[in-house]
Parts: sequence; C-alpha cells; structure tokens
Amino acid sequence: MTAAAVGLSHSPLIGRNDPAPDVLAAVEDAVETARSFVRAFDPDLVVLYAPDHYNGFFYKEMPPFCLATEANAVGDFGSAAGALSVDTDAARSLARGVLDRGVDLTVSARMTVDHGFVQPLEVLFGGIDKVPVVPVFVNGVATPLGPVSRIRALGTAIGEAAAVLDRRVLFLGSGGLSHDPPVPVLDGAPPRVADALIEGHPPTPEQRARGEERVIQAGRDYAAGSTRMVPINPAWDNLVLDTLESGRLTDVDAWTVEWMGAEGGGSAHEVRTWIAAFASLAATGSYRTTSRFYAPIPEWIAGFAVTTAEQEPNR
Ligand SMILES: O=C(O)CCc1cccc(O)c1O
Ligand SMILES: [Fe+2]
Repeated sequence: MTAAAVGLSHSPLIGRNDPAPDVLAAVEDAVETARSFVRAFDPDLVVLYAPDHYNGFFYKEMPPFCLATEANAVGDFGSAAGALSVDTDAARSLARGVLDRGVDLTVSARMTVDHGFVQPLEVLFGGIDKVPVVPVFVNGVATPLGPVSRIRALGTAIGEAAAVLDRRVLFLGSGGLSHDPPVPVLDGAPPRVADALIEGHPPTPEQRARGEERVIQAGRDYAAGSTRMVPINPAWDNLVLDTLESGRLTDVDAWTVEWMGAEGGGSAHEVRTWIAAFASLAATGSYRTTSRFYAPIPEWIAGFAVTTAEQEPNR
C-alpha cells in the first residue's frame, strides 16, 4: 500500500465570521496546497479521524473512539447532510485488524456525524460522497478522556491494518488545535442540558439555530477579546505540529489531559484526531512533512493548521 496524511483544522464559523482578508487568503493558499497534495496522491481510501460535538455521540454510551461501517451526516452549521460514501468492506477489514491487534474498538453500523467529519471532505474533495471513506470517531470533548497513548495505539493499529490492504490510503485528521468553543459540559450542567447530553434528543430546528447562533456570537466575542474562553495558544499549537513533524510520536504519551486542556482549551483534545492520523502513517514506515501552515484565528475559534505528510522515499 501507499499512504499519506493530512491534518486539517475545522470550524463551522468559516464563511460566517471571517478574519481579515490577508489571513483568509493565507488559509486559502494552504488549503489549496493540501488539495493539490491530495489530488497528486489520488487516494482510493480515506481513513477520516474526526470528533463529534454532541450530534452523534452522547453520554448514554460514550466510546473513546468508534469506527463506522456506514455513516450519515446531520447537516449542522450548513454542512452537507446525508450519507457518506463509506467503504463498508474496508471498514470491516480495518475493524477486524484493529481488534486482532488488541485495541478494543467500538464499531458503529450507522454512525451519525457532524461538521467535524463533513468539513474536511467538503474542503478537500468537494463533497461527502466523492471518495471511499472509513470514518473513525475520536472523542475530543466528552470527559473523562483516556490517555493519549491509547489514541496513538488506535492510530498505529489502524495503520498496520491498512498496510495489508492493496490501497492508496490517506489518513486525515480533523480538528484542533488550541481552541475553547462553547461546547456544553456534563459536569455541573442543569438537568435539562444534562438530559440532552446523555440522551441525544435531536434538536428542533429552532434549538439548533439557537445553538449555532451562540457559537457564532462566541466567535465574535473571542475575536473582540471579550471572553473568558481559554485563548488560542500558538506556542502550544506549534509544539504539537513540531512533534508530529519530527515523527517522535511517542512524545505524546507523556501529554496529560489536564495539561492539554490548560494549554489549549476545552477542545484542544481534538488534536487526538491528528495524533491518530500521524500514528497511522508512521505505522506504514517513516514519513516527512511536505507542507505546514498555522495561524491563530479567533474569529473561527481555531488555532488553525493544515499539514500534509508523505511516506519517505526509498524505504
Ligand atoms: O458544534 C459545536 O458546538 C462547536 C463548533 C466549533 C466551533 C469552533 C471550532 C470548532 O472546532 C468547533 O467544532
Ligand atoms: Fe470541533
């Protein structure tokens, strides 16, 4: 097989609360570089690691990670709704391979996903049904979160399982880096909020619109500096990117949940998707980063990064 990896931040505020034109142009440049990279690599399978924001996974059962053999997008924040083009056979084969390697994977035969999965597919492929995909949910918001070493183990096991497929596999991580959007928290939540987080009642259109407006307003406040949210942390974000670029992925085993949250805010744990993607690529051999972009973008509530990596030649 051949393999590559892309890490891409997401934000539902893109196009809704945009930064200055020069920042926007730099992002568009970096994204175009990633698109060219993906076009040249021409993957015939995408393993997509992404988080959820209480649209598909709830506290009634909250797995640390979960692989889908079928998936439907809810269409939050104007993202595409409907079925993802899941490669069910590849998904089943990867699931078996991961379980065989001793990682206790949860499998969903019909996963519900949100903008975390949809946005990278739209941005890089122009839609949610353009390329065979294996969606892998990685919990990055719902505490308690387990050790990052287990996410690296998941990524490694999926990379090893993918390596026996005769495919061109792109490992794609969606989310991060440091950011602290107003995602609800179960601990201390009022009973109605707690019930929603546990049961996952689908919101009415009015409730969804109110929630989305709250996030958009938070982006405006974050950019204006008038907020108690944890600020974007470029130093920490670059430490994360340096670690992924260096290939010293075992470093992440020492990263504690508390440290990550303190440095990068409540949603910094979305970088777990990047760690999984790069661990998968690393499991297929040594790799090198071919592009790397970073900008703190408070308007989007995102330490925003795009990275592409390929297998080292002459392996
Ligand atoms: O849907 C939500 O509740 C949170 C939305 C959200 C906002 C900013 C950055 C993100 O990465 C993100 O996911
Ligand atoms: Fe997110």
